[in-house]
Amino acid sequence: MRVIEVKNLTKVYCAYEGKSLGRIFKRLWSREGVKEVKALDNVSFSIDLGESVGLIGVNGAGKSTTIKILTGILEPTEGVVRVFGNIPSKHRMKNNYRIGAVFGQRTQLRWDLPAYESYGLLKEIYNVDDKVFKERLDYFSEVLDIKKIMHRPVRTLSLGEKMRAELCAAFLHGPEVVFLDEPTIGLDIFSKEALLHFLKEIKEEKKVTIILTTHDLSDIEEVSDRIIILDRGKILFDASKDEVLNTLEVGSQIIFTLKNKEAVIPQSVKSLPFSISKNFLKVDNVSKDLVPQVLTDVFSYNTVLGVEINYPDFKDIVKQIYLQNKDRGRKNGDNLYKGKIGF
Ligand SMILES: Nc1ncnc2c1ncn2[C@@H]1O[C@H](COP(=O)(O)OP(=O)(O)OP(=O)(O)O)[C@@H](O)[C@H]1O
Repeated sequence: MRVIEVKNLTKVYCAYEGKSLGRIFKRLWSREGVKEVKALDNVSFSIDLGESVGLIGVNGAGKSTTIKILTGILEPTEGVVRVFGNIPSKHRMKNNYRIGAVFGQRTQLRWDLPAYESYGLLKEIYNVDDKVFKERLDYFSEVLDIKKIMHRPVRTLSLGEKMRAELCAAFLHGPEVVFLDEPTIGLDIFSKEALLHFLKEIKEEKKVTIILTTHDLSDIEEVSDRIIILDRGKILFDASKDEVLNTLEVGSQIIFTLKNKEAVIPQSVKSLPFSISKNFLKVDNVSKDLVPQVLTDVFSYNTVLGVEINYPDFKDIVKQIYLQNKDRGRKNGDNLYKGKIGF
């Protein structure tokens, strides 16, 4: 079932230059000093129930703007956006019962109160049945390890504790879709792991649709099944994580430790980026098919003491996909890539 539908979405912000009183009055009848920023430019995608999508991109790519439009905080300038068939900015209340949101730098918990009190408030707002509320709170507080800390005023909690308490708040009303905008920002490795573990569990157990924005690709690797890369308001790439991992567009790196002082470079290596330092021969970007050939050739011409093969990890592959597509995307001036990998 399709839960999110975005068609030709464009968002233009008006940024005002200069803050003097004169300029502010002038703006009442003239557009002088008004600068338009196109944060999203003709973006289209859809998301099905139960999908877990990672939205990535460099600073200013348009990730937060997308999330704000999907949650109804902002209105699109052009295009059609539907969440559960509703227009998010017009049916915010209706949609709020079915969505949850976590913004890494904002909180929906009352600062001076224990999170537990805010949970009670959310229960009333969302009209959650007493028994269901208790069951959910027991489950989330256990998985998020907040049983004790949820009774302390939120202002006394550490960043990681606050974020765990925040996640609990976002899930208590049983949302079907949850938006997370940089939830791991500033978290230490243990808090981050706990949070990602929670998201994975909730995704598998409760089949919640998760839309996650982050700068940390390991978050996406852990939680998301699909990746959308945004760049300057356009979609550069949209494919499943499996497709990303199965492309060995980014080759491996092979490092040979040689006994002979003068390395003999076979033809198969000459066609690849390679470097020699002391008795190490480093060969980069070796495609999956070429690995056996390079190994055989280097071994036949040299006395090899050791070999290290570094396969590209998820981060390398995504980085490469971004770099390969960004220039072509800008030249074409359109959403470049959708559906399958094959640059
Ligand atoms: N309220 C605003 N007024 C004017 N311009 C804005 C406003 N909010 C965002 N922008 C601009 O829109 C573009 C997209 O911003 P957005 O916050 O969506 O990017 P992002 O991908 O979330 O970036 P980051 O990773 O830095 O959080 C940027 O150029 C930003 O400067």
